[in-house]
Amino acid sequence: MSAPLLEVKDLCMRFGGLLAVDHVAFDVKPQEVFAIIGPNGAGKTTVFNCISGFYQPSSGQIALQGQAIAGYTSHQVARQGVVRTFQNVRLFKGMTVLENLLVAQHHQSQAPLLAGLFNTARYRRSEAEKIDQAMHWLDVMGLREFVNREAGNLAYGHQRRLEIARCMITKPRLLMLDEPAAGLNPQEKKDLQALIDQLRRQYGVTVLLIEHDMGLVMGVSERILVMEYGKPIAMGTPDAIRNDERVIKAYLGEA
Ligand SMILES: Nc1ncnc2c1ncn2[C@@H]1O[C@H](COP(=O)(O)OP(=O)(O)OP(=O)(O)O)[C@@H](O)[C@H]1O
Repeated sequence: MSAPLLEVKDLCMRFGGLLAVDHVAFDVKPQEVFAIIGPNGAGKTTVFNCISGFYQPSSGQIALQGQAIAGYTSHQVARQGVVRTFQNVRLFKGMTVLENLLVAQHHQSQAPLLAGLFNTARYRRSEAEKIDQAMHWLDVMGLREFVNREAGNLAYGHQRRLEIARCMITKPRLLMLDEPAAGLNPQEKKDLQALIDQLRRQYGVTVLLIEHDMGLVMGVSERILVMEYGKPIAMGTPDAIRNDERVIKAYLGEA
């Protein structure tokens, strides 16, 4: 069995009197698609915010390939190859689609600053490579025809795909998707499922997913963690989760 890419142990996050994340533990294996589900307010996004450095956890451990990252800032976490999307799409809406993908590669620049100032051959090569990468990801996402469109003018489903492209162009180890199917129509949801599969198989990325759309979760995930009121209540394969009594009760309520 391969060592986990991500390990979360005993994670707690307290907001005043509310224990929003209450001793959550799970691990994600390389190239796995792992989903966190649960009713509204269960603490799923708070777990995401702790892993991605937006919150400093109250206690617990988070490790990426054995390296402790709990307490890192969001920039430090991103530099470790952990990238995420948000429930509400966050793009540079006044920039073009291409510019959004160029900005995302900013930190990967191989050429030093002065090379840019003097427009050296090395700098031009590096810029050309970034454009090639951007075009590659626009092809994967089916967005090439919108390359010069302002990101804010794209259809909502296309904005969501551009956000995923912006993550993938940084060659992440862990891609975290927060409700990627929200606001998508049935065909777009099907396409999203195929895309997540493709990203894992073809690009070897590991995916951590929060999602309310059960069709997508059950279709794409290898394992699922269920949370309720901050606590983990079940973990297992889609089939096991579908038939778990605590999970059914959490979703349907007591009869
Ligand atoms: N910054 C914060 N300050 C205070 N309380 C917070 C904060 N962030 C989240 N909470 C609370 O923590 C609990 C868990 O919220 P969280 O957003 O993690 O749930 P969720 O499972 O992602 O819900 P949803 O599916 O609706 O997005 C909620 O009661 C929420 O109000």
